[in-house]
Amino acid sequence: MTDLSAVLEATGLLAGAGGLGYAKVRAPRVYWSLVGLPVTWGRFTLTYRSTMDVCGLTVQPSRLRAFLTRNVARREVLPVAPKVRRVRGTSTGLRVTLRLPAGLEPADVIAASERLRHAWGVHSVTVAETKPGFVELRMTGYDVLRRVRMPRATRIDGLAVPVALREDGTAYVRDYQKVPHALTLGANQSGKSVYQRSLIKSLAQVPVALVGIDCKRGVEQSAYAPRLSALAITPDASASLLDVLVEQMESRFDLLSLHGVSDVWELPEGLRPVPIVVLVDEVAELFLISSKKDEERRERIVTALIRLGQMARAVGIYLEVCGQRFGSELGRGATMLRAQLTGRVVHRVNDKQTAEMGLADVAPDAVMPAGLIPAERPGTAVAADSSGGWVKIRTPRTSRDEAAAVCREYAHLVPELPALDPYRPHVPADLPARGPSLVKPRPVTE
Ligand SMILES: Nc1ncnc2c1ncn2[C@@H]1O[C@H](COP(=O)(O)OP(=O)(O)OP(=O)(O)O)[C@@H](O)[C@H]1O
Repeated sequence: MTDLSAVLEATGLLAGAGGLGYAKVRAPRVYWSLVGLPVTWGRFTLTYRSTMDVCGLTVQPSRLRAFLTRNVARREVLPVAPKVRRVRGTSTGLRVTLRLPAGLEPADVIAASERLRHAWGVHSVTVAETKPGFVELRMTGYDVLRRVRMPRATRIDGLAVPVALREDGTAYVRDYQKVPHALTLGANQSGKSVYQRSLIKSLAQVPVALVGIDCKRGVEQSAYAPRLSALAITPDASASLLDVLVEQMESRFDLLSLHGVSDVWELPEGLRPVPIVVLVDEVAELFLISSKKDEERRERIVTALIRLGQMARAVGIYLEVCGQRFGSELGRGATMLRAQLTGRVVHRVNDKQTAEMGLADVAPDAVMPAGLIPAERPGTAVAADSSGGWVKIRTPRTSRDEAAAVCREYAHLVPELPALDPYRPHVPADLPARGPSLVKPRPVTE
């Protein structure tokens, strides 16, 4: 009898262990919630002080504090570690808010993040400064970019739209009010189109005008026609569409000057023109020319793009440019335009120069990780902006049909913009009426 129960027990244990091993590989989220999270939380709680000590994240107490500890509390005087303000478990990891003592700064914690990762046995530790004197340690229990699932609480907030998952398990958000123009680069099959689809899927639900420029005869963007206010699929059409956008920009500046403000978001709600996002697919098609007679058109296109890049932010016109490479080999004006596109998303690239084109001027530290993105992880990219910070992201796998379905569903949000009507792509007649050409305000948050 005892033998039988021992065998059953052992079999049960083995099955349990096997199940856990299986879950760890096949369902890391479930494994993390059942096993990883309690173990890591326990290890963090038990070893916090000593870990901070060995990782060099403690400071000597002030003289007064040392005096009081020694003479009033009659305790040994120990170095001071950051105070734990909050510990929170998530489905991907553990978040810890720390209050830094005088003498420690966020850069010290960032520098120690690799040591903290080893000490607590987690997949990654990233550090974000949440407010002066406070940092959040974002630990992930497993590689969240292996199979992307956006956090459940992700939502669109005005012109801040979620596009991908960051390696710390939070959503990567494209915020047009913070970073108005962006450039997405990557080699063939690196995941640029999927990134654009994910972006369009989110943008389609926002009251903005979407303008497509896709000189590969619209093979990608024509699927989004129901939600597009304009689509150009040839360089000639792109040149005249960009001229119209520059005219729009100028008339919006007239409106700003009439009301004595410098930004559309300062206009009264009822007068604010709808934001326009211009999505340029494969930008090289606009720059490269095959004969001398195309030169004038190229000049028009490049001038219009540079003017939009330099000034259009203030009037709510934003550029989202995508290409395989974007450097001086595209000719005059390319590097000048690139300098205006301060948001950068670089997917896998074929050579170091492409990573440098995309990242060296805004976040030099991001060049190396961009060059290390493996081919078997399409959709993975390094995102950076002119703040110098960067993060590894991966887009959720999004099919063209999925993005097209969202565009059809939100076709009623295509705003009234008569100047763009000649460029409106053909859409089925049974689609609902258009949305308003003015938008509700969103307080600008810094
Ligand atoms: N996030 C992702 N997860 C899984 N697979 C992805 C992801 N992103 C892209 N892929 C896959 O990688 C392949 C290439 O993606 P995509 O078409 O977006 O690349 P691309 O850079 O636009 O290529 P090209 O320049 O050749 O058009 C596709 O088969 C796509 O399904």
